[in-house]
Parts: sequence; C-alpha cells; structure tokens
Amino acid sequence: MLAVDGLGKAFDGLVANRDISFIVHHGEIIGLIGPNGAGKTTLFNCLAGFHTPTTGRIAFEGQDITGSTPEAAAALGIARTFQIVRVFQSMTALENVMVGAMLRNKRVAEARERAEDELAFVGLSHRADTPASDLTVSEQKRLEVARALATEPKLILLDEVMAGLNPTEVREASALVHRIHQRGIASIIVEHVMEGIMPIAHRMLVLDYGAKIADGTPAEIAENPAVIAAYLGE
Ligand SMILES: Nc1ncnc2c1ncn2[C@@H]1O[C@H](COP(=O)(O)OP(=O)(O)OP(=O)(O)O)[C@@H](O)[C@H]1O
Repeated sequence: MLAVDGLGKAFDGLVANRDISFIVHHGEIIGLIGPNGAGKTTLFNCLAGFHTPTTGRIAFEGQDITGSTPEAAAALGIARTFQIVRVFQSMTALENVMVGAMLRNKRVAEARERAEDELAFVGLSHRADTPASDLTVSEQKRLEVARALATEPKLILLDEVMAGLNPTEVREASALVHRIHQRGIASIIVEHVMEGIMPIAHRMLVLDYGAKIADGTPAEIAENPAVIAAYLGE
C-alpha cells in the first residue's frame, strides 16, 4: 500500500533522511526504531505531508503523494499522532475526536457518533465530556489515537505512543495496536520502548544517521550487527 523509494530530506545542509526505501503492505504492523536524531520523526513528517522530501518518491495505494499536504494525505487515508501530544486542550475528549471525524462526516451528528465509537475503541468513553487538559498523559495519547482513527485511515503513524507509560499501560497500548491491526489498518510505530514494540511488530525498520540500516523481523534485527552497533554507539 505504501512504497517509499530513495527518500531524502535535508534541512539547510543537515541530512535528516537519506536514500530510504521500503514497502508497507495492507494491515502490516511496522516498528520504526533508531537512536535519537536518527530521522524517524522526519520520515513521519514526509509520509504525512508535513515536510516535502528533498529527494525520492512516496506512493500510497498506487498514487504518487510526494510533497502532498497533510490534508491531502489524511484524505487519502494516512493519519498520524505526535511525539508531544497535540490535543486541543480546551476541548473535551469527544470534541477532539469529532475534529478527526469531520474529515469524512460532514454532519455533526454523524461525526459525534463516529467519535463516540472511537473513544470507546480506545477505552475513553467515560472521559468523553472531560476537557483534554484534565486527562492523564496516557489518556491524551489514546485520545490522539482515537482522533487519528476517526479520520478512517488505511495507514496510521504512531509516534512514541508508549513513551512515559508504566508497564501496565505499555501492555494496554500494545493491545490497542493489535486491535487496530484487526481492523485491517496498517501501522508504522516509532518507539523507543522495545518491550512494547518487538512482540507486536511484523517487521522492523531501523534508521541510523538518517539512513535505513536494517529491515526485517524483530528477531532478525535483534541479531543484526549493524543494529547492535548503532545502539551501542560503536
Ligand atoms: N524542522 C527541522 N529543521 C531543522 N532540522 C531538523 C528539523 N527536524 C528535524 N531536524 C533534524 O533532523 C535530524 C533528525 O531528527 P528527527 O526528529 O527526525 O529524529 P528522530 O529519530 O525522530 O529523533 P528522536 O528519537 O530524538 O525523536 C536531527 O538532527 C534534527 O535536529
């Protein structure tokens, strides 16, 4: 469904992504890992239309989406969450998710219904009328996932949804990713919490200094000398 070919992104001479190529199939769960500054968030920004790549092409469902806007990417079915949550703090949880639902449901009543379903899906129904600012970090992360799901994506990009969560919450987040997969939605997950991502990813992509250094099953990349060296800083 997603084909990235030779993608590069430079900021004033600083190369954040270099010659990255990979494919994502329908419904796949992809873990995207790499040391700090490796270029993971930049890659997300290119895929979701927040950055225009300097080189390379991105095709989604057979359509060239290189350099498209975030709105166009969302309309085609790519949704994302952010490393630092970007929920609308003064709006309630339900209203936040309705913002996502309005992409496909122009009638408010329909958007509300859709938003209620997604809040239930992430386990936040009981917080529907709570202002987002009163939610815990873990709840705000789930709220972002609900808002992204409300846009009815085919591919969801999850940026560190497990960071800062306790072990129970990490297990809940893993279960949520699995349930997203069961809906037939593909996911690419940036994650530093290895015990959260390794058991659920079908495939892992590893970036180091902006380049892809490994692409394989979690077991394969755990044994990969280049990956071990990148993490040990050798
Ligand atoms: N908008 C920008 N302008 C200039 N430089 C940027 C910009 N965004 C990212 N960079 C730089 O690109 C490099 C890759 O950053 P990026 O945030 O993509 O890495 P990351 O792998 O997501 O890191 P982390 O794990 O710390 O979130 C870094 O050197 C960063 O400083």
